[in-house]
Amino acid sequence: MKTQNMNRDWIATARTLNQALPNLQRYTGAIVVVKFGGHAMGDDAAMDEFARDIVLMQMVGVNPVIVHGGGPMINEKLDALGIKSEFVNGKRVTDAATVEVVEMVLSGLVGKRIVQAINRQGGKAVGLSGKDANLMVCKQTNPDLGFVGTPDKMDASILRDLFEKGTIPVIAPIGAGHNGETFNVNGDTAAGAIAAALKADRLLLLTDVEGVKNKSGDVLTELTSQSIRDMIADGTIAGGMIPKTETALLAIDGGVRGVVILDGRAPNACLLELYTSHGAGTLIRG
Ligand SMILES: Nc1ncnc2c1ncn2[C@@H]1O[C@H](COP(=O)(O)OP(=O)(O)O)[C@@H](O)[C@H]1O
Ligand SMILES: CC(=O)N[C@@H](CCC(=O)OP(=O)(O)O)C(=O)O
Repeated sequence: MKTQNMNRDWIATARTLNQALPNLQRYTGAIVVVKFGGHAMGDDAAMDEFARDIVLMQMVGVNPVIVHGGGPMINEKLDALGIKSEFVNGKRVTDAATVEVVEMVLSGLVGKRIVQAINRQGGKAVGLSGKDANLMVCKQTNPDLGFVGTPDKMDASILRDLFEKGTIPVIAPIGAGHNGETFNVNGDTAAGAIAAALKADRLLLLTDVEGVKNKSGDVLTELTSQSIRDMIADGTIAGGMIPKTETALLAIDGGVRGVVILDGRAPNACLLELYTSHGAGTLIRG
């Protein structure tokens, strides 16, 4: 049964690659930041498939950067420890006990799982967080949220060093505070700030829907900044899609060339987006 599934995966990948072949040089030398959210992660097989796509991207000349989430995994660990947590406007209210668990789960469990998956597929990944090499220094977002941080000062030089060595950075959304604090940063926010610091060619926000939908439920292939503002104002974009699209707007303002919101659970989502003429998900440009 397992072998059959694996064969099916490879057939799907081969089909994708066949469609992608004419465009494989499209992103040579480009920086592509991929936000891999907790809901997009799936089981070990899905993780391996994601890792294979990232390694393939690198083989055709892309500098990939992974920024991961892990909200569901944090919830599981907090539950096991009997620590209650709640969200306000998509951000977890984070006290001192919670931030310790968030850092352990993201930097330890989730980050290393992704690193190991990429390395098993033949890549060379390293795990780091916003604390490493002053990558993402944060200020407190709002005292009511506790140790939740907003990126304040970015230094992406460590990432450029890693690109030169062919190493794939896998970044946990944990920030250092100016006064030695540890901050919990929303994964989308961190990915947007890192993509802007790198002036990335693409930011891919992997989630659990095919893209941004209009009022009738159709996925929109392309959106402008203005139409996003209108759709937030009239309620078409709601819930978790608000911080995601707001991140996209900030990233574009910060110099990212394009942001795509797409379904990370779909087979070969990143490859299809980058290398086929139809792409995947919703593309947002300035
Ligand atoms: N206009 C919209 N188009 C698509 N999804 C939307 C829209 N408005 C709200 N959503 C919701 O946003 C969710 C994605 O946000 P979220 O659950 O926070 O994602 P993630 O956990 O991947 O970061 C979708 O599953 C969907 O329920
Ligand atoms: C401040 C804040 O809310 N931080 C998030 C960080 C993880 C995250 O963003 O994970 P997903 O991308 O899987 O949702 C949290 O504590 O859940």
